[in-house]
Amino acid sequence: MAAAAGAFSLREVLSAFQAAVTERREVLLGPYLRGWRGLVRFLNSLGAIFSFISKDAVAKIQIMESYCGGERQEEYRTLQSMVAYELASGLVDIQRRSEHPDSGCRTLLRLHRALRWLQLFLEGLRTAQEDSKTSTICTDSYNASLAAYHPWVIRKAATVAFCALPSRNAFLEIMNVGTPEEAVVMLGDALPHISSVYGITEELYAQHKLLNLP
Ligand SMILES: CCCCCCCCCCCCC/C=C/[C@@H](O)[C@H](COP(=O)(O)O)NC(=O)CCCCCCCCCCCCCCC
Repeated sequence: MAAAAGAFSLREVLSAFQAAVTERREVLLGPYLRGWRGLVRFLNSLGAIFSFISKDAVAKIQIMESYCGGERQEEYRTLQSMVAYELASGLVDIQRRSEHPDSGCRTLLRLHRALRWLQLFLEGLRTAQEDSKTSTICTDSYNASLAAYHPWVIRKAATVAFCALPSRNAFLEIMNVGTPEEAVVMLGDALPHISSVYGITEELYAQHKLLNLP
């Protein structure tokens, strides 16, 4: 059942990640960032308690969009071309943040780490029992991913915000993709593409030793 006409559709958002992977397993930054824009819009609909999260995500998406729409935009068509260009041109701070504090490589890495959280969270939602709590699923996936990169105070603020999340089935309803059963099917369709984007990025960053950029 399609989402109500004109309503915000998470289905389209998640399908952006499918469009991001080319047959040559490149990651197109245009669809990647469109996917993130849609995720942040959904996050904003969950309430102001999450605004400290969406503010940071928007700031990083905007940095990437400025590269993708800037004078060297052809270098930022794909993740692969971005990494090659920034490394070849010495535009990445490898050891500590100095002349290039907001390189595409380090900005994208932060979104990449959050994509791992999303993958775990959506998988948790998909497979959880009906009476599970979204806050528990969210906390568990956060602790298994992003938490490792955040200081104590952010981890505390995040877990407090998660308590505002509704029950698992209520959350599946506000995803506005139909009944909870239809939402579970949609998540099953979307997850392999999110995993594929994550896997390609992780492999590329590992290959170039970029997984710990400051
Ligand atoms: C559904 C509830 C949403 C839970 C979101 C879980 C992620 C929580 C992240 C909390 C960190 C927020 C503050 C950011 C701190 C930054 O220091 C930190 C590091 O960057 P820096 O090195 O430049 O400082 N930033 C980050 O790690 C990037 C965080 C980006 C998080 C984006 C999360 C978007 C979530 C979209 C939710 C959509 C749910 C879809 C469900 C079907």
